[in-house]
Amino acid sequence: MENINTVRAINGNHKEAVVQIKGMKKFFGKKKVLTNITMDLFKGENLVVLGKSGQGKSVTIKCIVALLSHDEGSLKVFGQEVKGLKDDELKLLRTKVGFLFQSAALYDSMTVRENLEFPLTRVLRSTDMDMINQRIEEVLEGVGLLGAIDAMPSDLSGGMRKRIGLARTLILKPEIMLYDEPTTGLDPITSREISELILEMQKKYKTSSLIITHDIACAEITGDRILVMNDGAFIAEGSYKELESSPNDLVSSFFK
Ligand SMILES: Nc1ncnc2c1ncn2[C@@H]1O[C@H](COP(=O)(O)OP(=O)(O)OP(=O)(O)O)[C@@H](O)[C@H]1O
Repeated sequence: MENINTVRAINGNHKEAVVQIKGMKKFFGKKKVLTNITMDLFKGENLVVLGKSGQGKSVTIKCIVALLSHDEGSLKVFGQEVKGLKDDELKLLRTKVGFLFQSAALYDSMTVRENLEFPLTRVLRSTDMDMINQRIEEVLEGVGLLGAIDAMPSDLSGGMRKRIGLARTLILKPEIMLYDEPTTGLDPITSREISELILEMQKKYKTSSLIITHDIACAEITGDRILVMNDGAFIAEGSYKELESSPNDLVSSFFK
Protein backbone atom coordinates (compact mmCIF):
# COMPACT_ATOMS: atom_id res chain seq x y z
CA MET A 1 0.00 0.00 0.00
CA GLU A 2 1.29 3.44 -0.89
CA ASN A 3 2.38 5.62 2.04
CA ILE A 4 -0.27 4.11 4.27
CA ASN A 5 2.03 3.57 7.22
CA THR A 6 3.38 7.08 7.10
CA VAL A 7 1.68 9.16 9.77
CA ARG A 8 1.27 12.33 7.83
CA ALA A 9 -0.95 15.35 7.88
CA ILE A 10 -1.65 18.41 5.84
CA ASN A 11 1.31 20.73 5.35
CA GLY A 12 3.58 17.85 6.40
CA ASN A 13 3.09 18.67 10.09
CA HIS A 14 2.18 16.10 12.66
CA LYS A 15 -1.23 16.92 14.00
CA GLU A 16 -3.67 15.75 16.57
CA ALA A 17 -5.88 12.89 15.35
CA VAL A 18 -9.57 13.48 16.18
CA VAL A 19 -10.53 10.03 14.86
CA GLN A 20 -8.13 7.11 15.20
CA ILE A 21 -9.04 3.71 13.81
CA LYS A 22 -6.76 0.68 14.11
CA GLY A 23 -7.49 -2.75 12.64
CA MET A 24 -11.26 -2.21 12.64
CA LYS A 25 -13.37 -5.10 11.36
CA LYS A 26 -17.10 -5.38 10.83
CA PHE A 27 -19.07 -8.45 9.85
CA PHE A 28 -22.72 -8.91 8.98
CA GLY A 29 -23.30 -12.58 9.70
CA LYS A 30 -20.66 -14.39 7.65
CA LYS A 31 -20.12 -11.41 5.38
CA LYS A 32 -16.92 -9.49 6.13
CA VAL A 33 -17.61 -5.89 5.20
CA LEU A 34 -14.71 -4.12 6.88
CA THR A 35 -11.69 -6.40 6.70
CA ASN A 36 -9.04 -4.11 8.19
CA ILE A 37 -9.54 -0.37 8.55
CA THR A 38 -6.67 1.70 9.88
CA MET A 39 -6.82 5.48 9.52
CA ASP A 40 -6.43 8.80 11.30
CA LEU A 41 -8.49 11.91 10.71
CA PHE A 42 -6.33 14.84 11.70
CA LYS A 43 -7.67 18.02 13.24
CA GLY A 44 -8.54 20.59 10.60
CA GLU A 45 -8.11 18.39 7.55
CA ASN A 46 -10.52 17.30 4.84
CA LEU A 47 -9.95 13.58 4.36
CA VAL A 48 -11.62 11.87 1.41
CA VAL A 49 -12.38 8.15 1.30
CA LEU A 50 -12.75 7.20 -2.32
CA GLY A 51 -14.26 3.87 -3.31
CA LYS A 52 -16.72 2.15 -5.59
CA SER A 53 -20.18 1.20 -4.39
CA GLY A 54 -20.52 -1.43 -1.71
CA GLN A 55 -16.94 -1.29 -0.39
CA GLY A 56 -17.83 -0.39 3.19
CA LYS A 57 -17.56 3.40 3.16
CA SER A 58 -20.95 4.10 4.75
CA VAL A 59 -20.44 1.30 7.27
CA THR A 60 -17.17 2.98 8.36
CA ILE A 61 -18.96 6.30 8.98
CA LYS A 62 -21.80 4.59 10.84
CA CYS A 63 -19.25 2.88 13.11
CA ILE A 64 -17.63 6.26 13.88
CA VAL A 65 -20.92 7.62 15.24
CA ALA A 66 -21.82 4.25 16.80
CA LEU A 67 -24.90 3.74 14.66
CA LEU A 68 -23.23 0.41 13.98
CA SER A 69 -20.96 -1.43 16.38
CA HIS A 70 -17.64 -2.72 14.99
CA ASP A 71 -16.59 -6.28 15.80
CA GLU A 72 -12.81 -6.01 16.18
CA GLY A 73 -10.13 -3.37 16.47
CA SER A 74 -9.96 0.06 18.04
CA LEU A 75 -12.01 3.14 17.13
CA LYS A 76 -11.35 6.32 19.05
CA VAL A 77 -13.04 9.70 18.61
CA PHE A 78 -11.42 12.61 20.49
CA GLY A 79 -9.20 9.98 22.13
CA GLN A 80 -12.13 8.01 23.57
CA GLU A 81 -12.87 4.42 22.59
CA VAL A 82 -16.39 4.62 21.08
CA LYS A 83 -17.34 1.10 22.01
CA GLY A 84 -18.35 1.10 25.62
CA LEU A 85 -19.46 4.75 25.74
CA LYS A 86 -22.53 5.21 27.91
CA ASP A 87 -25.73 6.64 26.39
CA ASP A 88 -25.15 10.16 27.71
CA GLU A 89 -21.52 10.08 26.50
CA LEU A 90 -22.73 8.97 23.07
CA LYS A 91 -25.28 11.79 22.96
CA LEU A 92 -22.53 14.27 23.74
CA LEU A 93 -20.28 12.75 21.09
CA ARG A 94 -23.03 13.09 18.48
CA THR A 95 -23.36 16.83 19.17
CA LYS A 96 -19.65 17.16 18.33
CA VAL A 97 -19.78 14.94 15.25
CA GLY A 98 -22.15 16.09 12.52
CA PHE A 99 -23.11 13.67 9.80
CA LEU A 100 -24.73 14.32 6.49
CA PHE A 101 -26.13 11.13 5.03
CA GLN A 102 -27.12 10.63 1.40
CA SER A 103 -30.70 10.18 2.45
CA ALA A 104 -30.75 13.16 4.87
CA ALA A 105 -34.14 14.52 3.89
CA LEU A 106 -35.63 17.78 5.14
CA TYR A 107 -39.02 17.71 6.84
CA ASP A 108 -41.38 18.54 3.98
CA SER A 109 -44.12 19.97 6.17
CA MET A 110 -41.76 22.47 7.84
CA THR A 111 -40.28 25.68 6.46
CA VAL A 112 -36.51 26.01 6.10
CA ARG A 113 -36.46 28.03 9.35
CA GLU A 114 -38.36 25.30 11.22
CA ASN A 115 -36.09 22.59 9.79
CA LEU A 116 -33.10 24.47 11.17
CA GLU A 117 -34.73 25.19 14.54
CA PHE A 118 -35.30 21.48 15.06
CA PRO A 119 -31.73 20.38 15.97
CA LEU A 120 -31.32 23.36 18.31
CA THR A 121 -34.54 22.71 20.22
CA ARG A 122 -34.42 18.89 20.10
CA VAL A 123 -30.70 18.16 20.40
CA LEU A 124 -29.38 21.18 22.30
CA ARG A 125 -32.75 21.63 24.10
CA SER A 126 -32.37 25.35 23.62
CA THR A 127 -35.24 27.75 24.25
CA ASP A 128 -33.20 30.91 23.68
CA MET A 129 -35.02 32.29 20.60
CA ASP A 130 -32.48 35.10 20.08
CA MET A 131 -29.64 32.58 19.90
CA ILE A 132 -31.74 30.24 17.73
CA ASN A 133 -32.64 32.97 15.23
CA GLN A 134 -29.08 34.28 15.14
CA ARG A 135 -27.64 30.81 14.44
CA ILE A 136 -30.25 30.10 11.75
CA GLU A 137 -29.50 33.35 9.94
CA GLU A 138 -25.74 32.92 10.27
CA VAL A 139 -25.72 29.37 8.94
CA LEU A 140 -28.14 30.17 6.09
CA GLU A 141 -25.99 33.11 5.09
CA GLY A 142 -22.98 30.75 5.13
CA VAL A 143 -24.60 28.38 2.64
CA GLY A 144 -25.87 31.33 0.56
CA LEU A 145 -29.58 30.77 1.18
CA LEU A 146 -30.71 33.38 3.69
CA GLY A 147 -33.40 34.41 1.20
CA ALA A 148 -34.97 30.93 1.43
CA ILE A 149 -35.57 31.11 5.20
CA ASP A 150 -39.37 30.98 4.91
CA ALA A 151 -39.52 28.65 1.89
CA MET A 152 -40.89 25.11 1.99
CA PRO A 153 -38.43 22.35 0.97
CA SER A 154 -40.65 21.49 -2.01
CA ASP A 155 -39.99 24.99 -3.42
CA LEU A 156 -36.23 24.33 -3.53
CA SER A 157 -34.00 22.62 -6.11
CA GLY A 158 -32.00 19.47 -5.24
CA GLY A 159 -28.82 21.53 -4.82
CA MET A 160 -30.59 24.02 -2.54
CA ARG A 161 -31.98 21.19 -0.40
CA LYS A 162 -28.44 19.79 -0.05
CA ARG A 163 -27.27 23.22 1.11
CA ILE A 164 -30.06 23.40 3.70
CA GLY A 165 -29.20 19.83 4.82
CA LEU A 166 -25.61 20.97 5.29
CA ALA A 167 -26.77 24.06 7.20
CA ARG A 168 -28.91 21.86 9.46
CA THR A 169 -25.84 19.81 10.38
CA LEU A 170 -23.52 22.82 10.78
CA ILE A 171 -25.97 24.67 13.02
CA LEU A 172 -24.86 22.52 15.97
CA LYS A 173 -21.26 23.68 15.32
CA PRO A 174 -19.79 20.17 15.13
CA GLU A 175 -16.03 19.75 15.46
CA ILE A 176 -16.05 16.81 13.02
CA MET A 177 -18.17 16.55 9.87
CA LEU A 178 -18.87 13.22 8.19
CA TYR A 179 -20.21 13.42 4.65
CA ASP A 180 -21.70 10.34 2.99
CA GLU A 181 -21.71 10.84 -0.80
CA PRO A 182 -22.52 14.57 -0.61
CA THR A 183 -22.84 15.01 -4.38
CA THR A 184 -24.91 11.93 -5.25
CA GLY A 185 -27.92 12.70 -7.43
CA LEU A 186 -26.73 16.17 -8.41
CA ASP A 187 -25.73 17.37 -11.89
CA PRO A 188 -21.99 18.09 -12.43
CA ILE A 189 -22.31 21.87 -11.97
CA THR A 190 -24.34 21.61 -8.75
CA SER A 191 -21.98 18.85 -7.54
CA ARG A 192 -19.05 21.21 -8.00
CA GLU A 193 -20.88 23.97 -6.10
CA ILE A 194 -21.58 21.60 -3.19
CA SER A 195 -17.95 20.41 -3.14
CA GLU A 196 -16.76 24.03 -3.07
CA LEU A 197 -19.24 24.79 -0.29
CA ILE A 198 -17.87 21.87 1.78
CA LEU A 199 -14.41 23.37 1.45
CA GLU A 200 -15.67 26.86 2.35
CA MET A 201 -17.58 25.56 5.39
CA GLN A 202 -14.51 23.66 6.62
CA LYS A 203 -12.57 26.92 6.58
CA LYS A 204 -15.36 28.94 8.18
CA TYR A 205 -16.30 26.47 10.92
CA LYS A 206 -12.78 24.98 11.26
CA THR A 207 -14.12 21.43 11.20
CA SER A 208 -12.21 18.23 10.56
CA SER A 209 -14.06 16.42 7.79
CA LEU A 210 -14.34 12.91 6.44
CA ILE A 211 -15.91 12.86 3.00
CA ILE A 212 -16.80 9.52 1.48
CA THR A 213 -17.47 9.57 -2.22
CA HIS A 214 -17.03 7.89 -5.57
CA ASP A 215 -17.11 11.32 -7.26
CA ILE A 216 -13.54 12.04 -8.31
CA ALA A 217 -14.30 15.74 -8.93
CA CYS A 218 -15.57 16.04 -5.35
CA ALA A 219 -12.41 14.28 -4.11
CA GLU A 220 -10.20 16.68 -6.06
CA ILE A 221 -11.98 19.81 -4.82
CA THR A 222 -12.46 18.87 -1.17
CA GLY A 223 -9.61 16.51 -0.28
CA ASP A 224 -6.39 17.51 1.46
CA ARG A 225 -5.64 13.79 1.49
CA ILE A 226 -7.35 10.80 -0.10
CA LEU A 227 -7.66 7.19 1.04
CA VAL A 228 -8.80 4.63 -1.52
CA MET A 229 -11.02 1.86 -0.16
CA ASN A 230 -11.48 -1.54 -1.71
CA ASP A 231 -13.08 -4.64 -0.19
CA GLY A 232 -13.30 -3.16 3.28
CA ALA A 233 -9.68 -1.96 3.57
CA PHE A 234 -7.59 0.93 2.32
CA ILE A 235 -5.33 0.18 -0.61
CA ALA A 236 -3.74 3.59 -1.17
CA GLU A 237 -3.23 6.99 0.42
CA GLY A 238 -2.03 10.26 -1.04
CA SER A 239 -2.90 13.61 -2.51
CA TYR A 240 -5.02 13.78 -5.66
CA LYS A 241 -1.88 14.39 -7.71
CA GLU A 242 -0.02 11.47 -6.15
CA LEU A 243 -2.86 9.02 -6.66
CA GLU A 244 -3.61 10.21 -10.19
CA SER A 245 -0.33 8.69 -11.36
CA SER A 246 -0.62 5.51 -9.25
CA PRO A 247 0.62 2.32 -10.91
CA ASN A 248 -2.21 0.44 -9.14
CA ASP A 249 -4.99 -0.21 -11.70
CA LEU A 250 -7.72 -0.13 -9.06
CA VAL A 251 -6.56 3.31 -7.94
CA SER A 252 -5.92 4.78 -11.38
CA SER A 253 -9.33 3.59 -12.63
CA PHE A 254 -10.96 6.40 -10.62
CA PHE A 255 -9.02 9.02 -12.53
CA LYS A 256 -10.03 7.90 -16.08
N1 LIG B 1 -27.12 -3.30 8.11
C1 LIG B 1 -26.54 -4.10 7.20
N2 LIG B 1 -26.78 -5.43 7.18
C2 LIG B 1 -26.19 -6.24 6.29
N3 LIG B 1 -25.32 -5.83 5.34
C3 LIG B 1 -25.05 -4.51 5.30
C4 LIG B 1 -25.64 -3.58 6.22
N4 LIG B 1 -25.17 -2.33 5.95
C5 LIG B 1 -24.32 -2.50 4.89
N5 LIG B 1 -24.25 -3.79 4.50
C6 LIG B 1 -23.43 -4.32 3.41
O1 LIG B 1 -22.11 -3.86 3.59
C7 LIG B 1 -21.49 -3.62 2.32
C8 LIG B 1 -20.88 -2.25 2.32
O2 LIG B 1 -21.94 -1.28 2.35
P1 LIG B 1 -21.68 0.30 2.37
O3 LIG B 1 -23.03 0.94 2.40
O4 LIG B 1 -20.73 0.64 3.45
O5 LIG B 1 -21.01 0.52 0.96
P2 LIG B 1 -20.44 1.88 0.37
O6 LIG B 1 -19.00 1.67 0.09
O7 LIG B 1 -20.82 3.02 1.25
O8 LIG B 1 -21.20 1.98 -1.02
P3 LIG B 1 -22.51 2.83 -1.40
O9 LIG B 1 -22.02 4.12 -1.89
O10 LIG B 1 -23.14 1.99 -2.46
O11 LIG B 1 -23.35 2.92 -0.15
C9 LIG B 1 -22.57 -3.83 1.27
O12 LIG B 1 -22.40 -5.10 0.69
C10 LIG B 1 -23.85 -3.77 2.07
O13 LIG B 1 -24.83 -4.60 1.47
